[in-house]
Amino acid sequence: MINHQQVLDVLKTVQDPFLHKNLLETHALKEITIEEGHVQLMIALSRPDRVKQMQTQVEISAKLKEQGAEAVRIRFTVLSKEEIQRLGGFPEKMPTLLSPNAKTEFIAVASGKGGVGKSTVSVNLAFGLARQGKKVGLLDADIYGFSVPDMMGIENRPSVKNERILPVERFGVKVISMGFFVKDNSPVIWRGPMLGKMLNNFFNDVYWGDLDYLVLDLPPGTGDVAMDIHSKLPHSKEIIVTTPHPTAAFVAARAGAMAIHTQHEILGVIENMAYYKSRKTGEVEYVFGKGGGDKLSGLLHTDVLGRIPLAQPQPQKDVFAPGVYFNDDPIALVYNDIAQKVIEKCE
Ligand SMILES: Nc1ncnc2c1ncn2[C@@H]1O[C@H](COP(=O)(O)OP(=O)(O)OP(=O)(O)O)[C@@H](O)[C@H]1O
Repeated sequence: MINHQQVLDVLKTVQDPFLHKNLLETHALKEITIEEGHVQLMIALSRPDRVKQMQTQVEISAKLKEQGAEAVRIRFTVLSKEEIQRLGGFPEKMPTLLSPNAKTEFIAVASGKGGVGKSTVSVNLAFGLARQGKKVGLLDADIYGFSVPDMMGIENRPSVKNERILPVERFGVKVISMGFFVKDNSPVIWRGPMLGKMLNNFFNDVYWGDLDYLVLDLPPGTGDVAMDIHSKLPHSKEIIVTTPHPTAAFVAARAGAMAIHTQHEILGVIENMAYYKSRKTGEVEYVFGKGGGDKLSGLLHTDVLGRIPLAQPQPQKDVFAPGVYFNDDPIALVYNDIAQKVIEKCE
């Protein structure tokens, strides 16, 4: 048969939904009677919220029944202002990236089509910024083609604290990807309102902490999904990635037009796979043509922030992150230079 102490032990495991303290700490138990397994309680929560009362009732009842209670009846009341004050008041809401005083700069990375290296650029730009001493987050908003976790060799998943999602931290960069929330690499079919809701969750429910920059890897192209995401992003600055072939610039210019249409300032252009430099002879070859970056920057009236050569990242001894150019890689220097330009332009 259940006793008084068991009830107290259960209340210790149930939280006041607004104070984030357990019901024993908040002195929530105002009345208690136990008669032959029938438990009657009066519980005071910090706010008279019907939904939270119901959720609390269900949780307490289930736990008490597990302890042997035959029937549970709970009435609710509200803690007084003085009681709440004595408990330190309501905790301040954790700030979100969209809070009015948040100082995080959003840098969205876009491309006219897939496969030009947009995700590679997003990942390595994030590291470039982090190497300049900035606090950086990376949001893989390439909803349908998320590849950031694989590129960074991330195997763990975000954790949850105080009902907020904590991003996965990898080499000092905080990462959230759609890939963390789908099972077995299954395709994502969210559109329109669902997509907007999910993006909002990424901004509001993820505890990013105090970030200087959030780099966003956008879906490629200028179709519906890319447009949806563009229009749902808050004030952000955009970087457009292109390959060096002059015709590629026309395709990429459409992504630029979309940025302008959604009132996002264009920070500049990155020409990826710009040339191949032989590690043996130092000879340079323009494998994919020449001039795409200049053409695109001319069309969009902006600058070329950098030209990244064609080369796979050098594999590291102790870490697996196949898409990351680490410090000892000459391409990391190119990204450092781009990161510095981005910082200058933002400041
Ligand atoms: N400078 C580079 N040198 C060599 N390989 C590169 C370079 N940039 C990207 N790649 C490779 O090209 C492939 C496509 O890159 P990535 O996934 O970054 O492109 P993407 O534009 O994001 O594509 P999608 O939008 O379709 O996901 C990857 O295998 C990547 O490793």
